[in-house]
Amino acid sequence: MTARSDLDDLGAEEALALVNEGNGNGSGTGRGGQGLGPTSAGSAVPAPGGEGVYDVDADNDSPGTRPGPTPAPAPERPRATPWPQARVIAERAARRVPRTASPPVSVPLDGALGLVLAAPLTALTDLPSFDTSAMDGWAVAGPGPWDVREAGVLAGHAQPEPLTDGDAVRIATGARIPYDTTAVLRGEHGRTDDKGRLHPIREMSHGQDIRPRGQECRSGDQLLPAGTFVTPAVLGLAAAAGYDTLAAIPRPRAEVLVLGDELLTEGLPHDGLIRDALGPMLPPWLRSLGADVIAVRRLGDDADALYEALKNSPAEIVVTTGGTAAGPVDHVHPTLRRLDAELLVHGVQVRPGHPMLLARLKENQHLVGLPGNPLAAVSGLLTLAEPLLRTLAGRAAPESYTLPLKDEVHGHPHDTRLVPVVVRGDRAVPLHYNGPAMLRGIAAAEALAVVPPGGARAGQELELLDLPWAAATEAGECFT
Ligand SMILES: Nc1nc2c(c(=O)[nH]1)N[C@H]1C(S)=C(S)[C@@H](COP(=O)(O)OP(=O)(O)OC[C@H]3O[C@@H](n4cnc5c(N)ncnc54)[C@H](O)[C@@H]3O)O[C@H]1N2
Ligand code: MOO
Repeated sequence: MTARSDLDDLGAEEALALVNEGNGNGSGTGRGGQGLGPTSAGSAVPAPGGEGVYDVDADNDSPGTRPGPTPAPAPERPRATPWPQARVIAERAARRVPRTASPPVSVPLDGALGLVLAAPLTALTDLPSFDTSAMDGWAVAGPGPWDVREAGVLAGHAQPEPLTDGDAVRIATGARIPYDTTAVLRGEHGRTDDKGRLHPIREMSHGQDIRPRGQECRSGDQLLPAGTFVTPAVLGLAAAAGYDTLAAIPRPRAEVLVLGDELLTEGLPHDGLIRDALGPMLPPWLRSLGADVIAVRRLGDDADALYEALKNSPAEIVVTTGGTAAGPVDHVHPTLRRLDAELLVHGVQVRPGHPMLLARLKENQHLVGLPGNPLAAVSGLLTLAEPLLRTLAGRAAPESYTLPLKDEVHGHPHDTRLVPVVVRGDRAVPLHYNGPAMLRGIAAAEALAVVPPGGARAGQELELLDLPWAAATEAGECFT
């Protein structure tokens, strides 16, 4: 049996895309030119760097109907945005949302995992808050041998009696140190003679195994800056430092609208109907990116239902799936025009996923339109939803990193490709089954490799985008 090549897995859609490219339909949205056109507010401004807007008039107002002696040339539609720039535009869109739109919230510790601190974590107490024993053994005063007192000292008890020189008292790890203790002798380092006197069997130093009050921090010290991602360890530190609640940046609310009459929510595909793969996949993925997913709604191919859903959504980010292209039931663009939305990204020079889009619905509300092909939807999720959500949630951008490719990867002539890979040793191994409609590759993957136009040869260093399940800090949060 012949091994399948990466190229084999491009599939018919990709091949078609390459043909379209040759027909001057390179962006797949059929849009060329630099994106000049009226904004939603109606002023004619250039759309820098592909931050294009709807050409509302261009669609409705043919040159022949314009007054004047010479017909104006047909206005050009916005060009698909280069992949790196699309990510920058999405991040910038989130930065433009006024901070007052989502003020910090006070969250009980058990609800704060995965959020970002809105204020520095300042110690509310000294840590430790009293001199404490680091070991089970004896608190001793002065050089041995020592007379051992009868009553011991346990953790959680009130201040014990002070010691006098030559005295020792049994003490537990975490118990308060009696005044005038000079050291703690570990249980395994002491021996009691037949007169009941305690002897050290090891050399010991002054202050040994005593944790002095304030060793880790003093009340008022800054333990962590604002902007810190709340991990399980941060929760532990916050509790130790006296916190019951944390001031955090709220998770942006996300609503998922799954479009398509052909989608089934259970059972086997039949009669041209297929299973909805995105309804189950997107909510946990969006959560891992920082969102609070408030609803997943299946709207079919109903333009009015989409219009109403977008008009009334309380979410800060609405994610639609499917309907981004120009087919008869592709309602996303017409509905955005109906809503007078501002289109920030209209197609991206990336495969799969080039019809993806980003629009501003309101000052504090964006729409990410994911293409219906499932791997294309993943591409849109990581290209547009990730920077948008990450920035709204106050999270830092992940450090970008590169690895050499194990095998050559075929490229698109002009567009970036995102290709599922696993990391084996210090190499990224491209996976097969990476066609736009396939999830088989990504389901086995650890990252997506960013393949530049023209492809990449074996050994070439490529940027990798980690998938959420590859990042240990997020995995616990993401999939619980
Ligand atoms: N004439 C052209 N047609 C298409 C182009 C093009 O450039 N010119 N681009 C193709 C590409 S590439 C993509 S991607 C899709 C994007 O289309 P839509 O976003 O409008 O998506 P749909 O048409 O609704 O669906 C596409 C495909 O995906 C399946 N699908 C949709 N939703 C789901 C879901 N939730 N779970 C599983 N599968 C889903 C749907 O049944 C279709 O097979 O447009 C191409 N066409
Ligand atoms: O190439 Mo499409 O965007 O199927 O993914």
